[in-house]
Amino acid sequence: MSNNYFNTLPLREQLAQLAKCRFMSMDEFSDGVEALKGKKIVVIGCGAQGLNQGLNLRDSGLDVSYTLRAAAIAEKRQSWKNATENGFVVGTYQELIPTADVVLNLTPDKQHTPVVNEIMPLMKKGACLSYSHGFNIVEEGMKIREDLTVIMVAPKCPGSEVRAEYVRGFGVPTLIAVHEDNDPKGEGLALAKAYAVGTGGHKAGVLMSSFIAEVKSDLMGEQTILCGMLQTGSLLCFDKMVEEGIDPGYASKLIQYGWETITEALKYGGVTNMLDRLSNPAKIKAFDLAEELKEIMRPLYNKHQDDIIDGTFSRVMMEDWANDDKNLLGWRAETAETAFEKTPAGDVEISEQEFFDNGILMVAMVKAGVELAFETMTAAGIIAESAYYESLHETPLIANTIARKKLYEMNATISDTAEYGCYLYNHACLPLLADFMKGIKTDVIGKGLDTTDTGVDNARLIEVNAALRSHPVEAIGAVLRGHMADMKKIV
Ligand SMILES: NC(=O)C1=CN([C@@H]2O[C@H](COP(=O)(O)OP(=O)(O)OC[C@H]3O[C@@H](n4cnc5c(N)ncnc54)[C@H](OP(=O)(O)O)[C@@H]3O)[C@@H](O)[C@H]2O)C=CC1
Ligand SMILES: CC[C@](O)(C(C)=O)C(=O)O
Ligand SMILES: [Mg+2]
Ligand SMILES: [Mg+2]
Repeated sequence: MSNNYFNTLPLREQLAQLAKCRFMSMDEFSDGVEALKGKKIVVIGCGAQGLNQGLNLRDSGLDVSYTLRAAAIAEKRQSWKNATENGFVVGTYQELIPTADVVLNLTPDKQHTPVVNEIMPLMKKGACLSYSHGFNIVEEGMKIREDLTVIMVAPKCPGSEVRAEYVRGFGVPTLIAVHEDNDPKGEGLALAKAYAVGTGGHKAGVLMSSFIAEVKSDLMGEQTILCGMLQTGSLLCFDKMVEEGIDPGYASKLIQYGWETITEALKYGGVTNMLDRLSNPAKIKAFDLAEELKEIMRPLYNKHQDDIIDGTFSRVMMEDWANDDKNLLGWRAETAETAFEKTPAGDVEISEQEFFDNGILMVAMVKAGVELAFETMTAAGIIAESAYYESLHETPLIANTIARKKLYEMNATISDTAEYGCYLYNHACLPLLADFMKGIKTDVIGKGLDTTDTGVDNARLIEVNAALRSHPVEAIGAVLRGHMADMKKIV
C-alpha cells in the first residue's frame, strides 16, 4: 500500500524540503569521479536514462554493468540489446547485485516498489541505492534498509539528450540529493557529486536539492511547459494551419523543427532573446498572445501544481497503473492518430529566421508556458534555480526530441510518468484553448505578418521590452547561463 511520504510531514518540514535548493559551485566537484573510482556500479534498466547515463559514466572512467530482469535477457529485449551492443556486461540480479557498490535504479517509476523489494535483499551491507527521480521515496513512501545509502542524481533532461550534450562536451542541469533517512556512513553526498560529474551534469549546473523538491518540480515541469504545452501547441497549430489552407507538409515541418529552432534562442538568451528574434510588430504580437494565453491557462497550471503537491496526481496515476495503464496506452494510441503525427514533414526549405517569423504563435506558447510554469512552481515553494532548469532550460532539450520523430519520439523518450502527465494536460488544454484558437489566423502561424511596414508605437515597444526583461525567470536565467561556458550550439 503506498504511503505518500510528503503528506506525512508537518507543513513546516514540507516547506523546508520544497525549498532545498543550493547551486553548487564548480570547485565542489574538484574531486571529479574519485568517490566512485574502483566501485562497481550496477544499473538496473537499460532504457532512456539507463543506457545514456551508463555510456556517460563509462566514458568518465567508471566501472558500469547492467542487471536486467530474467525475461529481458532470455528474450533478448531492446534493453538487453542496448547494453550488449554497447559492450556492457549484462547479468541477472543474482549475478550482479551482490557485488555492486552502487545500484542505479533506472526502471520505470511504476516498477520501483517491486524492483526495489526484489533487489534490496541481494544488496551487500553498506551499499548505495540511487534514483533519478524521487517518486518512489516521496509519493510511495518506500522504506530502504537502514545500512544502505540512498541518493538521487536527477538529470533535468530526456535520456537521449543526457548523452547528446555529454558527447558535445557539455552536460545537462542535474539535481542531487541524499535521503536523510539513509546516509549511515555520511558518504552520500560524495557519491552523488561523483555521479553528477560522471554524467557531465556539473558542466551545466548542479543543485543540492531534496527528493521532495525534485519530485514536486519535475512532475510540474513535465506535465505543463515541457511536454504538455509542446504537445498541445503542436496539435493546435498544425490543425489551424491546415484549416486555413496551409500545405500540410509545410505545416508539419514548421512545427516539427520549429520548437527546436525557436527554443534554441531561449536556451542561449532566455525569453528575451527568443522574442528579440522577431520583428518589432511580431514581438508585440507574440507578447500580447502570450499574455492572453497566460490568463487562460493559469488556472490549469495551478491545478496541476496543486494536484502534484497534495498527492492527487500520483494517486490518480497509480490508479491507472493498477488498471494496466489503460489511460496511458489509450492516450498514446490517440496521439499516434492525430493529423500532425500522421503528416510527414514536407520536402520544403524553411530558413532559421522563417521559423520565428511564421511561428509567432509558437513563440507565444513557449513564452506563456515557461513563465507560467516558473511562476507556479516558485509560488508553490520551489526555488527559482530549480524552476528555471525545470521550465526554461529543459524546453529546448524536449524540443530536440520532437525534431527527431515528432510527439512519438518525445513521448517514447520521456518517462512513462511524464508521458501520462503530458496527456493529462493535453486533454484539459485542447478544449481550454478552443475559443482562443478561433481568433487565430495565418499571420501568426504559417504565413507571418502580412506587412512590410515594421513600424510600431515606441511607447508600446518600450513597455514590452521592459516587461520581457523584468520577468524573474530572466534574472535567474542570466546567472545560471553564466555558468554554462561549455554550452554548444545545436541549430
Ligand atoms: N526518461 C527520461 O528521460 C527521464 C527519466 N527519469 C527517471 O529515470 C527512471 C527510468 O526512467 P526511463 O529511463 O524513462 O525508463 P525506461 O522506460 O526508458 O526504461 C525502463 C527500463 O527498465 C526495465 N524494466 C521495466 N520494467 C521492469 C521491471 N519490472 N523490472 C526490471 N526492469 C524493468 C526495462 O527493461 P525491459 O522492459 O526490457 O525488461 C528498461 O530497461 C525513472 O525513475 C524516471 O522517472 C528521470 C529523468 C528523465
Ligand atoms: C520532462 C520529463 C522528464 O522529467 C525528464 C525528461 O526530465 C521525465 O520524467 O522523462
Ligand atoms: Mg524531468
Ligand atoms: Mg520526470
